[in-house]
Amino acid sequence: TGSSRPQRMLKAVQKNATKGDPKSVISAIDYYCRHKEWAMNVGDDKGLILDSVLTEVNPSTALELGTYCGYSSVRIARLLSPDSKLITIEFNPAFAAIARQIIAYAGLQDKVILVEGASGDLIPKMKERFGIKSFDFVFLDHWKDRYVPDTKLLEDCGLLKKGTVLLADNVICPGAPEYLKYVRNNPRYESRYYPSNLEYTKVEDGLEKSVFLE
Ligand SMILES: O=C(NC/C=C/[C@H]1O[C@@H](Sc2ccncc2)[C@H](O)[C@@H]1O)c1cc([N+](=O)[O-])cc(O)c1O
Ligand SMILES: [Mg+2]
Repeated sequence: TGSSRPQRMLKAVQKNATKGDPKSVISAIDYYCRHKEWAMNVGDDKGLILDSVLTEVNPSTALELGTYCGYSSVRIARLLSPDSKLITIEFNPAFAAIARQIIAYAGLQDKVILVEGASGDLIPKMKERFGIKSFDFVFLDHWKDRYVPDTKLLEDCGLLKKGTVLLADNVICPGAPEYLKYVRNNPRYESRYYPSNLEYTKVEDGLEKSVFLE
């Protein structure tokens, strides 16, 4: 049988990017997905917003829900200070295998802990397994109907602290309406919408940034 889209994305990175150079890995994926084959990476336009929020927060411990091929893992990890870590959770073993290779190609494997499994199962294990007290930054980009339950789970597991920033992808397209309702009418969060466009298209999408207040 033929290759998969993630496998073709990895090939494009190996062909067009420079080993150990995260910026070239990001550009190679963006070029491939814009001109050859669309894929559900956060992309270059929303990626600039992700970069600016990350630079502002400068997290010591970051969490990503939904690794896919590792594009946003590379975007996040490249901006982390030394000794800071990104934990990224991926459900699909085939996607995780590609992501590990793309993260390693960027030379960021020492900053990224990729955990295979479901966020709902793994979030309650974060403290015991990884010695995490709380997260400074969370990027939500997995199944859109998991945004609310996993946010509540992070709260209940005491993994959010005053000032923790949640940044959610796709709140317009494909959309996460329940999540917007949950964080926008909630006294425990200060939310702001960053308008942009769906990766590699002119369709409207954006990121919702929510600061945990309690
Ligand atoms: O569906 C989208 N994303 C779902 C992403 C899902 C990713 O997260 C895990 S699921 C999981 C991971 C961890 N824990 C539990 C489940 C999947 O294996 C995939 O790697 C999406 C769709 C579009 N679009 O235009 O259609 C655009 C986007 O930017 C998107 O993010
Ligand atoms: Mg997305």
